[in-house]
Amino acid sequence: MAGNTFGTLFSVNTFGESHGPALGVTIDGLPAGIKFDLDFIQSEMNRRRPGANSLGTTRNEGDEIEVISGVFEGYSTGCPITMIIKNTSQKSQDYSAIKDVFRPGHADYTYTEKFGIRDYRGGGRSSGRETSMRVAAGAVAKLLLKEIGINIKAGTIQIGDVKAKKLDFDHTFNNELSCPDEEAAILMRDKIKDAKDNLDSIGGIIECHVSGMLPGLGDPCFDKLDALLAHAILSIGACKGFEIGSGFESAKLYGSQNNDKMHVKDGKVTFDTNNAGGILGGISNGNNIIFRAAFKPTPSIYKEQETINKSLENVKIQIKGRHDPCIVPRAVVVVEAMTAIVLADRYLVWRAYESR
Ligand SMILES: Cc1cc2nc3c(=O)[nH]c(=O)nc-3n(C[C@H](O)[C@H](O)[C@H](O)COP(=O)(O)O)c2cc1C
Ligand SMILES: C=C(O[C@@H]1CC(C(=O)O)=C[C@@H](OP(=O)(O)O)[C@H]1O)C(=O)O
Repeated sequence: MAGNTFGTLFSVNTFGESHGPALGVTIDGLPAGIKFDLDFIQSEMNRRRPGANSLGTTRNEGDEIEVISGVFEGYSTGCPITMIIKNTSQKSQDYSAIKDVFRPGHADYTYTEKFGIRDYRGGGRSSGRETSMRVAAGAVAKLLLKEIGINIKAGTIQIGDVKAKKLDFDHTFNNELSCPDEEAAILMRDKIKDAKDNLDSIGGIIECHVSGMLPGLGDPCFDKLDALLAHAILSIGACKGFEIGSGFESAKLYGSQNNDKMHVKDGKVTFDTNNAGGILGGISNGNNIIFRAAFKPTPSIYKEQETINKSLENVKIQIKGRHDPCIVPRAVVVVEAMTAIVLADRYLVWRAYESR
């Protein structure tokens, strides 16, 4: 049970390490005949790739997608699709400090406890670099969802204590944080730079909006759509919180305030508000899906820290390596990708077994 596969009818299996020769993904279940827009997939990879701007890690990778299988003359064949990217900017020698010493907040200790062996060249499989292939798979899922009019857009709404005030997701976000509020984005950028200058890191919150939803996706019991989304989003490294619709705020409300009043207008069902976040009883209600994901501050910081080593001695650690002072800007597209994978999967399940 190594937990590298996700999804049922649209299943995604990733492989590869941060400092190995390559990372890859195999997708099974994409129907034949979907136009395989490689430029779009590459543009999604570029939104996450390390080294793209000064807010992220200085590791600089091209993350150029190579398609190995499942595509012929520009269309999916219905057979497994395999894609890879080659690692080109490894500096594994920078990681001697973490060979036998566990970084606080990272997965070094738990991987060693579980497997007894750990690829200490960077984070190995626990590196955020693993999410590159989720983005590739998510881009393919988006190609399928585009055909049925489902659109997914995420943005940064909080860094540290700086919050976006304007939450209109209908316009283009012209900043590297994908923040809907351009003025707040300037303050957020400063917050990340301050953390970096102080040899520290900072966390934040991403909000995701899904429009064009059809009602009926998701199961009424264990595989509730909101539960599957929570699973997918919390499986992203450093994601520590998930809330849908009014989420934790709903605990402060009365039912009369939290219920989304329903009406029929021109023969169509409408909701006055969207406190449900587009899902009722585990099933999409046709309204936009809206959720938020909280990311902790990057664990690898350059300040000296107290920790332990493999011999169970108390030691100090001084991390070198190349790290993101904040994970959020690069995780925005990862959140979209995991959302797309869940929705593509549930759409195929609905189409195969459930549609009336
Ligand atoms: C896109 C992305 C980039 C990340 N960059 C870093 C990084 O540069 N340094 C680091 O220590 N952790 C980084 N992380 C977080 C670690 O991968 C994560 O904290 C680690 O795997 C431990 O898992 P946990 O925080 O979920 O418990 C990144 C995560 C993501 C999703
Ligand atoms: C390389 C990427 O980000 C990395 C995420 C990461 C981590 O520990 O999560 C640590 C750093 O890399 P390394 O594995 O070399 O230590 C980051 O640069 C990437 O996301 O593509």
